[in-house]
Amino acid sequence: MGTALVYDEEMTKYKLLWVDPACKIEVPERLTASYEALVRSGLSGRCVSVPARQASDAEILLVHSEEYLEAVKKTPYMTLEDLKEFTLQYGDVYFHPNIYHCAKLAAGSVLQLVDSIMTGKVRNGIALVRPPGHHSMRGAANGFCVFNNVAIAARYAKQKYGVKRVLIVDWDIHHGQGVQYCFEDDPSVLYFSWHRYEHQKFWPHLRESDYDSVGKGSGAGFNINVPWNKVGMENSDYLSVFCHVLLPAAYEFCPDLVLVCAGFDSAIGDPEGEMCATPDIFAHLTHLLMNLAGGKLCAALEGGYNLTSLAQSVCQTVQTLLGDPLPRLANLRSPCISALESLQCARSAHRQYWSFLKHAANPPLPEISTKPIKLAKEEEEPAETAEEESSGEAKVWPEPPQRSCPPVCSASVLPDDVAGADGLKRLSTSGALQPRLVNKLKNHFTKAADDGDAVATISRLHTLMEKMLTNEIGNGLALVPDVAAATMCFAQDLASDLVDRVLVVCVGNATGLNYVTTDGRALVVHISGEDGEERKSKYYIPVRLKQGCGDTSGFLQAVLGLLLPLGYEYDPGLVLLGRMPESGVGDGMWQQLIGLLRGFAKGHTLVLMQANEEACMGPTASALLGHPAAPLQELGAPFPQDGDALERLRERLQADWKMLQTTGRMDC
Ligand SMILES: NCCCNCCCCCC(=O)CS
Ligand SMILES: [Zn+2]
Repeated sequence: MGTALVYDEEMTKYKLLWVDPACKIEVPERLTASYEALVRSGLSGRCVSVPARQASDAEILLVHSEEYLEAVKKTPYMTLEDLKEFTLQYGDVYFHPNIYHCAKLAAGSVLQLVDSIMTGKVRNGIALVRPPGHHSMRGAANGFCVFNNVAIAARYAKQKYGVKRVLIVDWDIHHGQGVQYCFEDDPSVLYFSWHRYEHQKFWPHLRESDYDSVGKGSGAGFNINVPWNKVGMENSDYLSVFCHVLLPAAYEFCPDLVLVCAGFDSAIGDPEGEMCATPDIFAHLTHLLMNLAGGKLCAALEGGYNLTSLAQSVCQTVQTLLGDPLPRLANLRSPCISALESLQCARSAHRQYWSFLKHAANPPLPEISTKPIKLAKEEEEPAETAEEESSGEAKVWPEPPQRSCPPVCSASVLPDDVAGADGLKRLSTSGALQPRLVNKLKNHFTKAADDGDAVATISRLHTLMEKMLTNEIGNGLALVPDVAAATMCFAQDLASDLVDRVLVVCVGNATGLNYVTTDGRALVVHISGEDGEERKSKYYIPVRLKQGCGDTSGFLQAVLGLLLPLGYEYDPGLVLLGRMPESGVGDGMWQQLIGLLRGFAKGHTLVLMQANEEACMGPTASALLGHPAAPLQELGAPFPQDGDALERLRERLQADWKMLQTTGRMDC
């Protein structure tokens, strides 16, 4: 199933008709720059084009009041003076004779996306729209927004398709207060937003944008705010919040539909956000949401005012929706202290609502000042333009890396063109494997099986990996006589002479995996139901689930809170996933694991399974081919001792692995 793209150039046909420094950046070129970049890159041609349509009154009234709608309806007939007058009653927004028409198209475009996804015409999609929506409220326009496109879409999906739970992820750099107000007492809509806040000194200066606004009444816990109290946040800050706050809550919430307030003013170069996350981060943010709700993801453009980073970010997002391999995120740094404080505050505020946080450390939080904030002088009179305001240095960043299109991946059994001992000889003579290595490999295997098929296995593995690294295939699946032996020998010998770092993930009980690499060429994460060998090296991490790998909520917490951050920090060139016999891991969880691991190493994942596990071949191949994993059933709390042990393990490891940190050193 494909990816829908909704775009209509009619939505470029309104603009600011008078001088207003606060609104100057919201220009029609935002849409044309985004769309033309998709056309130029060939991405628009790979999407299913879905036409825009105007939202009906009834649809707009799902969120807005009649008097507000009636008032906006009058704007097409207003004179310039009337429009200016009309605008004055709202904040940081402007009206135009054609903006009502465009606002109906913007809202209708997102509804068209919801229809295409819910009727199974496409898997996911994006709507390039303006005016944006997430600041508009029931009775008021605000922050360039007229109708709340995404809030209307959430209500529409529930009403028309009986969707039970909607997750709204707002990665725009501003707080979508309109969305928060709409759903704050509604437990069927989980709203997550990060936003530039600077302790309320940044627009829209709302006390309720802070982390302690968790929702009201039965909606308590279903509103997650992560305020950024400093500018300059980077990729590692964003990923940490996804791994340690959003994703665990999202999986526990188990949504039927994911809506994204896809604002790209959170990217580097944007005059509003002043952050430093690069456009390729949106490839990963999108990917990390794509295994929820069976892949039903609907993104709607919100902000984004630097036309270069906006266009690049839109392309990164669309290319991921299409299923292409992700770019590797180079040299992630440790999350900054301010980000860690925000992370810790959000986790603490939600500790009582989410089982994944039940065992989280609970240090006291700093006092939130209740005194009214004193806006800095310039905040009262906006500076001429944001560009002039900043000290003039234009941000520069590297063009996002060219991403390979998905090669045909041999996700079925190994290519059997390299069979038997002669295959290995061919490999060794072809210089692919030095003879000394051949002998080492053979003795690794011979104890596992007789010489013949051990040798065959080795040569097949090597061939598969070579094809992966030349991008001839994306990923692969190998059935081997002895998974533990194959995994270790592959990591130790085959892979490490072909890639600089191999992430080895072992699932299920096994011995002989405590393979110690001091040089860090392999990082082994072993998730099992019994004590792994004890940790001798930074690069061997046994994760023990007392309830075994069949405990999906414990397993998932280990994957989201440990494996993902480790994987991002380690940045492997290849992922090796070994499924030990009788691991007990469920098919759904297994597919989610493969889906998430595909985000590393440009999707180069090699799965090793015991030859007799045919039953698992289908689900594995489907996940390797990029089909969305089946949604997990509602997750209970991880068993107490496991939840507690995982938190303790994370705290122990964070000295070595910075992406595992979740607390700032706040002196309260
Ligand atoms: N009143 C002092 C200047 C504040 N600037 C307001 C900018 C509104 C941004 C809204 C937006 O980007 C939607 S995503
Ligand atoms: Zn914004």
